[in-house]
Amino acid sequence: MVSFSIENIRKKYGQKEVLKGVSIFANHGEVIGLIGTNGAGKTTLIKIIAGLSKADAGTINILKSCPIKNRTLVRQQIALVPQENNLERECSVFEVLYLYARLFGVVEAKKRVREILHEFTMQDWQTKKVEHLSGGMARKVLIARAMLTNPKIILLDEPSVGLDPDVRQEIWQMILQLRSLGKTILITTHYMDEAEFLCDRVALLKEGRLLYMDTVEGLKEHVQVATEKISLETAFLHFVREKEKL
Ligand SMILES: Nc1ncnc2c1ncn2[C@@H]1O[C@H](COP(=O)(O)OP(=O)(O)OP(=O)(O)O)[C@@H](O)[C@H]1O
Repeated sequence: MVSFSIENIRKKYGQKEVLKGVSIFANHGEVIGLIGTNGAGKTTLIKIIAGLSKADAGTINILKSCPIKNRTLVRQQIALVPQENNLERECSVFEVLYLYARLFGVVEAKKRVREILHEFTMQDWQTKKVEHLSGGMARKVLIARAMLTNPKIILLDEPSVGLDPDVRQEIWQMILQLRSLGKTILITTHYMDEAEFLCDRVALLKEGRLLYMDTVEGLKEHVQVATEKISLETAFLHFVREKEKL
């Protein structure tokens, strides 16, 4: 069953068309990877799906609703984990989570914050100020914050960028934890190992166009020559460079 779908999405910034008719869908509980070259339009697309930016054309269905027409429902069912740390620096971890929970009308907000802190074993951090968190800790709090409303769909914009390998693994485990809860997940990433480890299917975007969408294995097989095994990175480069030659 389809969790969300977008069809023929177009978006211009000034004269520049950054999304040129992109269509993708995700089934319930699926983890989709959005990979692509720099400036391909991944963040723009993820913001449109989250309802934070408006497409110029195309249709969006989030749990059978349009995010523009049914803002409230979609706001509670979809959460975006941004690339940047936009947590209030002066607040403690408990305070930022509580603030967000209140903002989103979570019932019994304090109880929910405690539940989330427990779920992600962050109880020891609750009195820590955001400005004293490491990059990895802040990223985890951002993911935990997204879970406060118990959304069905979670969008993660480059969730492990700039983190050391150890913390990356912890973020991956957190994402697997979300997956085990049946969440539909969309991740933008430049890391092919991340896409390979976490994603059921990957969508490959270049200059605002979807080049290919398939399972990681399907994508590799498409490029593979005879029995030679290739990596997702090689498949990615093949697609990106092949189009350049056209
Ligand atoms: N608010 C904006 N105003 C004008 N141009 C923008 C704006 N946001 C993004 N762009 C441009 O749109 C294009 C797509 O940007 P976007 O951030 O969506 O790409 P991306 O695939 O996420 O890139 P990266 O992998 O480098 O993060 C880029 O050329 C970018 O400069």
